[in-house]
Amino acid sequence: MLALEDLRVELGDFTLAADAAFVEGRITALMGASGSGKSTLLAAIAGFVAPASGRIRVTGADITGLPPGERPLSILFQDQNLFPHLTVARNIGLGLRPDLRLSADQRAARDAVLDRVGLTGLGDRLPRDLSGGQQSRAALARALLRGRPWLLLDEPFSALGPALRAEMLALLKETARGEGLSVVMVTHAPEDALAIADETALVSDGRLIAPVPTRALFDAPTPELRAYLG
Ligand SMILES: Nc1ncnc2c1ncn2[C@@H]1O[C@H](COP(=O)(O)OP(=O)(O)OP(=O)(O)O)[C@@H](O)[C@H]1O
Repeated sequence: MLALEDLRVELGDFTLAADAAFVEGRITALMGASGSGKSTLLAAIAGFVAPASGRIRVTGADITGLPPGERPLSILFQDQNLFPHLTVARNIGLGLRPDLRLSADQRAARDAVLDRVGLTGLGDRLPRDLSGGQQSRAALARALLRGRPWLLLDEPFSALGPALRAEMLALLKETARGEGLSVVMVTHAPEDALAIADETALVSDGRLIAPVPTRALFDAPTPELRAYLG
């Protein structure tokens, strides 16, 4: 369980309240209008924004004061954060060791993760020599190699065309299931939530509404979902 207990996050004039939990082993979509606070919530969970009050717990452990690197999670952003001057293999290796001094076992783990995301043999390329979809795979690989149990994604594939996006969502789902990852994914697209998310949570009117099963939510939209869908 990733539990947000009476959490309040304040950024300038903006305030977000969250008192809800994400369940382990599930894929949860996080939806809401532009500016509703989805990215702010992920940033608070990841430790980039300190909450004004409240606690964040993962499997009971209070992580509210932990630095980002010590939290049991990885976060993936839309712009993929690949370093342009480093090869794909090195970019991915950064997930294990910032100084890139990988042991033989770590190099083997890195190569295995490259295989798993379909980038076999492309480790020596620079990010600019990969397609957009391959860059997304490389960024996902780096997050996976860190081996953290929670994966937060902030509109990770929104720059991709529909076919590639569907492919990446399928890869994400397969990987999350295969490795027992717990996923929270910000998306604007109802079809993305319906394609892979067990549950969907909405951010509306300055608060997080607890996740509910995605299919049931879209079959009988709540007023907040209706307002979002327009
Ligand atoms: N550094 C900041 N200082 C002050 N206000 C901020 C800051 N960053 C974001 N905000 C405000 O916080 C609110 C929530 O922003 P946030 O980026 O979390 O929304 P979002 O739901 O992720 O939006 P989008 O879907 O457009 O990405 C917005 O009103 C935004 O203007």
